[in-house]
Amino acid sequence: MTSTIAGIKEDLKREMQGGVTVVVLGASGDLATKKSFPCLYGLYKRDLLPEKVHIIGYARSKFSREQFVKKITQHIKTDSEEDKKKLDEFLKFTEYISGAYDKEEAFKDLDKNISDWEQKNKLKKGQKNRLFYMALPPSVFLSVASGLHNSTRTTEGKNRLVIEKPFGKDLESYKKLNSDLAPLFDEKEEVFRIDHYLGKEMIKDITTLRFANMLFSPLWSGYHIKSVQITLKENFGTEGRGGYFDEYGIIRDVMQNHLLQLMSVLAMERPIRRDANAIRDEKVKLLRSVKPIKMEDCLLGQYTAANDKPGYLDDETVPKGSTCPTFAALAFYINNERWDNVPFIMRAGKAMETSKVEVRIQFKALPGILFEDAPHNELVIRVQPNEAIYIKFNNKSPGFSDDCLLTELDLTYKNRYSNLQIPDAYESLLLDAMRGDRANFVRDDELEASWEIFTPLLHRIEKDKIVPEKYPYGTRGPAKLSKFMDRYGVVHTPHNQYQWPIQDVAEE
Ligand SMILES: NC(=O)C1=CN([C@@H]2O[C@H](COP(=O)(O)OP(=O)(O)OC[C@H]3O[C@@H](n4cnc5c(N)ncnc54)[C@H](OP(=O)(O)O)[C@@H]3O)[C@@H](O)[C@H]2O)C=CC1
Ligand SMILES: O=C1O[C@H](COP(=O)(O)O)[C@@H](O)[C@H](O)[C@H]1O
Repeated sequence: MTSTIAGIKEDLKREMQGGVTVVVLGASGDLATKKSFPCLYGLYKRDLLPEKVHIIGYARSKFSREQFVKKITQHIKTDSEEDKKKLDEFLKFTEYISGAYDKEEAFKDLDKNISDWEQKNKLKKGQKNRLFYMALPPSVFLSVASGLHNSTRTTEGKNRLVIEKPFGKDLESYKKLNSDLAPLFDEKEEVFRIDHYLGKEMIKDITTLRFANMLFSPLWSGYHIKSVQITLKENFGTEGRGGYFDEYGIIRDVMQNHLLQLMSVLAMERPIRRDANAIRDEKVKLLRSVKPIKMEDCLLGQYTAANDKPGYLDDETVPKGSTCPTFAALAFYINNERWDNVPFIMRAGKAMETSKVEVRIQFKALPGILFEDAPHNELVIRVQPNEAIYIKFNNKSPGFSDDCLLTELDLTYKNRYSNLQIPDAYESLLLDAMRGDRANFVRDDELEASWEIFTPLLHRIEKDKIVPEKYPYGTRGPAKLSKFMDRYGVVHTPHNQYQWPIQDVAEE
């Protein structure tokens, strides 16, 4: 796999040979509307789809052509006449089919529609590729995969099945889902389990940051690092998704998948190559070294009404008295030489004071007495919003003073890179699925290892009916959070010692 634009186009040509039908199943839903169609349009706009392309939205809902077009274009921005022209072209090869998820006839009709298009457009063997994107609730994954397998897969090109999370609810259900899917689509060639965090620019950058800089390699271990925080905050509640969310909770929603993936890239050993299997081998090794989480290393929360916003339990789709956590803080320990005794503290929450995703690597205190009160160094990777990497470090205060001043080396992307165009994570992953690059898709053994870490804790929470601590909508989480963080030695730099991003030196 190559990663220059020319190389990417070559990969795409080799894999798809200039032809593909993409079927978005669950086309009437939230994900399809907000991400799948806008990202397919984004790829078309950047000339990153095969020359002969056909896009089908498939779901049970009945839509007229106008309703469908309105739905899928509502999140597409067209800033120029050129964009509008591109969108019109895109819509010409994009259509909607209403059909069931559990009827063979419906999948046969879908197959006929695709075959007719292939014939009409004179696609040759090798160009008749089919990418099935399951933007669907997990309850229908299996019946849809089975319908596609029996009636819609091609024998004259490649089949790719892209599956959304969640992949199961615990180790046992994951294994069952996987073994049921295994005879339908081939794990090595056809299955692409998407975790869109692996498509985010800053998460993809971690491998480069760690392994392309001599600067960081020697520091990347418990010899120098005191703690690692991985945080995902959202300043909105489960609004409208309470029904889904209550069955899963925050740990299954974003921690067992997105944040654990982030942690594995951050903590894995150097892969022997940059290809998909070498990277995933290292991630699996790392995940297998993570100790199961203990109940005492877990703090759960649930938001209540505040600041004119409803509480979690006010959502009509949430069962009365639900104890589903909407916030969790978890501390992990990795049982290997590099990370012995270094806490990895993962935090995620809905209805918080802000929205952001970041990694904060806190270094140990300085040895010796020369600058004994100097604050700890920190390396921060801000995944979103406003991508940045910055290092908090100590500098002489500029001017007459020789005080030690906490400041930063700041790589804020929008300040540093001109013509910055960061593709949406889904755009990048859909392209990878077409060009056959699996590095940022989740392998079956990774998932098994990840469920092994989380299942004992999840079962304990459910069996003991642990009641989450309440926190008001729009805050940092439960009041017990500060004490929880203190237990792992996390150091909070007082605000008067540190300003970001601009520092007023005269007032220091
Ligand atoms: N939304 C998001 O931001 C994200 C979602 N995901 C994952 O993507 C997948 C799709 O998510 P999302 O689009 O939010 O889901 P939706 O709830 O919007 O469902 C998608 C479509 O599936 C059909 N559907 C819904 N419920 C059922 C049901 N009980 N039985 C059969 N069909 C049903 C509906 O289409 P119709 O009735 O027309 O057939 C619906 O439009 C999920 O696995 C989710 O976890 C992952 C990351 C982010
Ligand atoms: O998978 C999910 O992710 C989103 C967060 O994704 P982001 O790209 O917006 O950071 C989360 O809101 C949702 O609950 C979860 O299902």
